[in-house]
This record gives sequence, C-alpha cells and structure tokens, in this order.
Amino acid sequence: MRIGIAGITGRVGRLLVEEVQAAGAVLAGGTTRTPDRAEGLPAACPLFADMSALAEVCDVVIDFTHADTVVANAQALAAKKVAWVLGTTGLSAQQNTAVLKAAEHVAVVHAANFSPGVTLVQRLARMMGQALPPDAYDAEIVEMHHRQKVDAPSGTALAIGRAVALGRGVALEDVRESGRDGHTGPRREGAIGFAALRGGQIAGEHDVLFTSADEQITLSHRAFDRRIFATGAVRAALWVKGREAGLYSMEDVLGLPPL
Ligand SMILES: NC(=O)C1=CN([C@@H]2O[C@H](COP(=O)(O)OP(=O)(O)OC[C@H]3O[C@@H](n4cnc5c(N)ncnc54)[C@H](OP(=O)(O)O)[C@@H]3O)[C@@H](O)[C@H]2O)C=CC1
Ligand SMILES: O=C(O)C1=N[C@H](C(=O)O)C[C@H](O)C1
Repeated sequence: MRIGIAGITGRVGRLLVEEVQAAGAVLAGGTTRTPDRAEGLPAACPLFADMSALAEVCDVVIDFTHADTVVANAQALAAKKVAWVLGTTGLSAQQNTAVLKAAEHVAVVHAANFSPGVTLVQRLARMMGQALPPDAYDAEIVEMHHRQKVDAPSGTALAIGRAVALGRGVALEDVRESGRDGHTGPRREGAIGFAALRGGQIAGEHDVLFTSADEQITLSHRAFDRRIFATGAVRAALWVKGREAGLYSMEDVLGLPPL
C-alpha cells in the first residue's frame, strides 16, 4: 500500500512520515513548496511540487496542509482516482463543495480531528444537544491551540458545534455566536457559542459546556500529543484503500454504528 503525504514538512506531516513507516506501508512521497525545509525527512522519500505529481505514485494521499490547497487537491485526486484522507481545517463553503465533488469520483475520509476520543465527543455532543432543551441549556464550545494555528474556531470546535446543532434539529449557521466582543447584547436563546484561545504549543483542547440556571455539564477532550492525529489518519488511509467513491467520516473508520 503506497501512501503519499501532502504537507510533508508540516507539524503533522512529519509525524505522518513516522506513522506510515510504523504501519508497514510504503511512504510513496510527499508534497512541499519549500524543499529546503525537507531536512530530517527520509532521503529516499520523493518530494513533489504539486498533488498531481504525488498522486501518480500513490494509492492514498493523506493531506494536512492549508485550506487554500483544497480545491486544486480535490481536482487532482479526482482526476487521478486516488483516495484522499483530508485533515485540513478552516475550509470555506466553496472548498467544502470541492471536497464533496471529489467524493463523487474517489473515496474521501474527511475529519476535522482524527483522534478516536474527539470522534466520541462529537457523538456525545449530538446526544446532549438532543436531550438538553436549548431554552434551558446554553451550549458553549471553548478550544485552545498552539500559537501557530491559523484558523479559528478550530475545525473540531465547529464539528462539535455542528453535532450539537444536529441534535437540536437546527443549522449551525443559524445559531452560531463566535468571538464575542464589545456591546454584544444578551446571549440569544438557542445560540451555540465559540471561544478560541491561542498560546504556547498546546496540541488541541476542546470543552463543550451545557449550562442551565441550576447545573453545568462539560465534555472535555485533551490531545496530549499531536501524534494522535497522525495515527488516526494512517488508520483511515489503511481503511479507505479500495473503498467505493464517497465521503466517509472517522465514525466510519472506527466502525461506529449509526446513531
Ligand atoms: N484533522 C485533524 O486531526 C488535524 C488537522 N489539523 C489541520 O491540518 C492542517 C495542517 O496543520 P499543521 O501540520 O499543524 O500545519 P503546518 O503549517 O505545520 O503544516 C502544513 C504544511 O502544509 C504546506 N502547505 C501547502 N500549501 C500551503 C499553504 N497555502 N499555506 C500554508 N502551508 C501550506 C506547508 O508545507 P510547505 O511549506 O513545505 O509547502 C506546511 O508545512 C491545518 O489545517 C490544521 O488545522 C492539524 C492537526 C490535526
Ligand atoms: O491546527 C491544529 O493543530 C489542530 N487542528 C484541528 C482543528 O482545527 O480542529 C485538530 C486539532 O485540534 C489540532
């Protein structure tokens, strides 16, 4: 099984190199715009400037890069019929549409967070959204990440928010309150709030709080090391090889029954 890594010089990309090799798969190559940053990568690993060239030598590409690459990567992988494990966050509506279009041609596993723990938190958040009435329980999501992170709120926070919204039978876009500052007025009933903190080298922390007049229930997830994302993504790559075209989630990879 030949796995390629888009964003191979990145924080997650470099861990993916180790995890692909630990899984006994072939490290087929990686993409980089800056080959001079490739120090420390295996000398035998081919480096390519773009996804089309990488796709030629792969069965599956694992992609942890930047939202700006998503449209071109989607088109390249669909054209070459190569499966895609996509971890990049901060996607616009147009970039999400490109992912869906690619999934008409190839198998795509798309997750804002490849850790098994967050996959379960999303499920629990959905169940809590369903069980706790929005006029009584205020849902707020707090996340903290390292100082280099470029998108906010995190993809995971938004995925958890979407799960709560799904449980409540509403669209997140209709109830989202992000980045409160200044004279915001009171909290809207049924709002799902987001707060994003940045600092140090925190790999990823997410809390979902449901607060009523009488009690508070909190779901917490802490990633102690970002390797958890790399091991999850490699697990997804091994799982997705040979699958039919379609959009898959980490729930599918873990084999969780539908809710
Ligand atoms: N789903 C999940 O479980 C997780 C998702 N993520 C997400 O994965 C993505 C990458 O995270 P991380 O590894 O920390 O980021 P890094 O910035 O460390 O790595 C991203 C790599 O992508 C490459 N790249 C290609 N195109 C661009 C571009 N237009 N702008 C910036 N970089 C580009 C860069 O390599 P070069 O310069 O060599 O081309 C860079 O090294 C983020 O969106 C992050 O939120 C992160 C952790 C877990
Ligand atoms: O950029 C990161 O580091 C992370 N990004 C993902 C996100 O935006 O949710 C997942 C994880 O929290 C780490």
